[in-house]
Amino acid sequence: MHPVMKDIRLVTFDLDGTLIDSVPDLARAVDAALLELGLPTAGEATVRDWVGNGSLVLMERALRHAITESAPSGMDRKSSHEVDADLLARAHDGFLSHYAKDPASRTRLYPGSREALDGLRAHGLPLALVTNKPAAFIAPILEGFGLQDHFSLCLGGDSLPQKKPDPAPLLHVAEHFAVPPRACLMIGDSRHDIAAGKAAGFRTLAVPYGYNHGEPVADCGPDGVVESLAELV
Ligand SMILES: O=C(O)COP(=O)(O)O
Ligand SMILES: [Mg+2]
Repeated sequence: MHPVMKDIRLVTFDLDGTLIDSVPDLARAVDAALLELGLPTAGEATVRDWVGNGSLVLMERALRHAITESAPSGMDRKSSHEVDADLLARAHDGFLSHYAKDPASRTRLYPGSREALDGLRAHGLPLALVTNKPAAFIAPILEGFGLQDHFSLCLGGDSLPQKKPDPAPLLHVAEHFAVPPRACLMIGDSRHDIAAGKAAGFRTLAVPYGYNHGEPVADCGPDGVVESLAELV
């Protein structure tokens, strides 16, 4: 076991950018929604920097980018960044329906994810999943990888009124399993995971390969960083 696991009795994972590289499918749904609105598409490399705050913020970022791209040159850049609420609602609905049709065909588990989940379960540790992704997508994705039975509790970004970086979802998990936060570990790829973990009183572990808006996640002060989740077990 990795030293960060000492005395840990419950492990909570982030999903996107930590266990799975979901950007190929997210980007396809984002681009399909933009196309329907007659807006320029973004592409996978750009969408990679927008993931981690849930689907509404994802589409807000996509619209800001698309509106700026399609603004006539010389147009005031500030006003071109304002996103109309109706347009955002339509773009978000479009994203949700495209993503629901195909949430996982190009999504991949990162090397080490399965080994870590299997190994931790074999040690008898309860596992939870806390993602900012809408909860409806969690089961279809986990089922696609045969991982649905590994998690005793899964929360999405819309499961509670608050989402990461708010500590509420993590505190909910700790209470659900009646484990004190200091004996819980949060593992994630972004500053929101580490901030939520610290605010909840969890120990925190970061992976450096996910989506953290170009900033090294080690700078957020996690208790540890692992290159691969396989190092956990
Ligand atoms: O923003 C998302 O939709 C996914 O975020 P996650 O990294 O919390 O799984
Ligand atoms: Mg993440």
